[in-house]
Amino acid sequence: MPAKRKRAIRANEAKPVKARRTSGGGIARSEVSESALVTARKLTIPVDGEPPAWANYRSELGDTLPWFRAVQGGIYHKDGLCWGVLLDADSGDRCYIDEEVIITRIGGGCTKDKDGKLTRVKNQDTNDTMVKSLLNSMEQKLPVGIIIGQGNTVLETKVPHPFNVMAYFRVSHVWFERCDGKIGAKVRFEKLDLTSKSWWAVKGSSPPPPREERDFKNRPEVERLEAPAILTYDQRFLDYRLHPDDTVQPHHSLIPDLLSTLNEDDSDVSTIRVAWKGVVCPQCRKCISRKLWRGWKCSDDTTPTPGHPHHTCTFQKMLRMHPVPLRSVIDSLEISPQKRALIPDKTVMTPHVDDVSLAPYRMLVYTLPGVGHITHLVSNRTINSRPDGPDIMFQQLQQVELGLRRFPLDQSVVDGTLTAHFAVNYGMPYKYVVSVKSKGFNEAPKVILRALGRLKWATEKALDRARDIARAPNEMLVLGYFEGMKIGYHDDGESSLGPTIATLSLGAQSTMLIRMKSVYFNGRSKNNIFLAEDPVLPGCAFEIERQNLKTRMHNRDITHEIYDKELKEVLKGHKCSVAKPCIKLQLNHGDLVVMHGENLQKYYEHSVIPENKLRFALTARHIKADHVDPKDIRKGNFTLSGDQVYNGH
Ligand SMILES: O=C(O)CCC(=O)C(=O)O
Ligand SMILES: [Fe+2]
Repeated sequence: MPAKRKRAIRANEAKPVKARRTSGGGIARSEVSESALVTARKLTIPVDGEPPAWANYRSELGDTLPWFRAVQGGIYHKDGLCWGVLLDADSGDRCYIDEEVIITRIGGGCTKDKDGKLTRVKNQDTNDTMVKSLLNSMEQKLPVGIIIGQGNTVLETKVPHPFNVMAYFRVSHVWFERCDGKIGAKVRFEKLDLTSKSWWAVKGSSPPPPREERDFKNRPEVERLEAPAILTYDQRFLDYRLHPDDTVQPHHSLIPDLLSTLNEDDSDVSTIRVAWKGVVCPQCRKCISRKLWRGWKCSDDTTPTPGHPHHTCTFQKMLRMHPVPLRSVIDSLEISPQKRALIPDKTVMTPHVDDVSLAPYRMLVYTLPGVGHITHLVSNRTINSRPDGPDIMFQQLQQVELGLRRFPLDQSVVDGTLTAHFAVNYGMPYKYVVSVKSKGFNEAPKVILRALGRLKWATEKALDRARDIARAPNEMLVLGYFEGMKIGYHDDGESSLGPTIATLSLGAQSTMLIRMKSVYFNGRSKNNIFLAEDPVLPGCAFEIERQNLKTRMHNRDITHEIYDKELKEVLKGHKCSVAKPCIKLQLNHGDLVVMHGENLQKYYEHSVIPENKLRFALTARHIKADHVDPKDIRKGNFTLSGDQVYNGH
């Protein structure tokens, strides 16, 4: 008999109360909550083996395991089926784990109480998405992959890594219990393979019982029960096993082998969507996200895991990157379109069109009164195909070693989440959505300086038109996008940056969207904090009412207090919503965009979504010297040689 099943009885022994079968048949009560008992113990008992895959961060699991792509919550469900489950902290009362059986609550409808304990606030029934997905997986005989995190204290042994893949399990029972006045669902899983010993068993414990010693017959029934506050499970409920069934087959392999499926001779293999998923290290079984432009490196943890020794595995896999031709990222027949028509769209701003001033570029100008302007210089085939022009730059950027990599986001729902694009910074250090180390322009490949020449020109031209003085860029952020990558809504910083930001797009077409930030759109933050100074931007929620109040206060018709009171009244009952994009740019190969205005980055945010498998965005800014560590200032110095200076042709 497996050691853990003996332990289940030992838990009762701590305060012995005879287990008895309930009217429902399967579950019995005792005076002792097993989970509480195990929590009190320090988990030091070693496990018998090694997990087939593991991760330091939850995001690495999602990157690597096709059956657990959930960024939040303990259950990954898709297409109405449950594919994977993570057992971490908060498995709920009456959670039970042994070598072959897992009983846990089905998440959702809970909130954390003041002690951080998850409590149910909503009743669950069979209409609950997660409950339904588990019932479907049970019915369709689909095994579920299970991962155990170090946050889980129900299993008695100490699992070796922050997240550990256990095995495939079958869903054997789903039922409902009433706890703290609310009805919640519970699920019982059984390990699919009953023949081999589980790696998480106690080290040195006996092997699993042979088939003939198993109870496959007396299937316990469970029905909806009023769960007593303190319970443990009837031994028969824990001992019973579903009859082995060869038709129960997983849909995915538990441990994917992505590398063996990538044919490095395929020209675009390194930039397709699947190529920036994670791989399981063949040496140490760690889930490795693709952080590097060229491939995967097991011990490349820029963010050490607290309490974990530095990872020293030497595995790395760098792909042979074949240069991706423009032809395969731009669909239109002539590769770069000659001049694109402006597609009328009433939902977004119509620009001012100027085909003369910077010909052969078409200049589209979007003006946000009192805020700033966005100048889009539309390139064309003639410009793109010139010597050292965008067509060549696109090739060169793929041939030089830029040092592009994905960084963990500074702020993300799930720790360790990486940006969905690669980045490298040249010149003065700049902190965008993440902190990126910077290389001096003296280390930059020539193509970067040529791009800088173009961006300097575009900045000057866009500002000439506005009769403004351009400050020369001293920083460049290069972003690289593979298929399916993007940059979500963000601003480019307020205080440390000059007011002008210029971007050169190369490769795949993309859509840039600009929208008002939520706090300015709604007039208050999600936490209900009102703006100290409301700019009342055109198109914001309750624009007329907010403007009226503002005018009355400025004219001293009303006091600050009355303004606050009346504004509260106006916004009462209005739920914060996100602003719709007000400007939409279709960025094509060779196009330049200049955003200008102190308040543009303060009030608005932008996102860019490319449409094909390779795109570069080279963005130059002016970083104010007093925001930079003096020793880094030299990094922003550069001199352009004659061929790197751009004159608009
Ligand atoms: O990809 C782009 O065109 C924009 C990049 C961007 O927004 C940034 O670098 O901050
Ligand atoms: Fe940006």
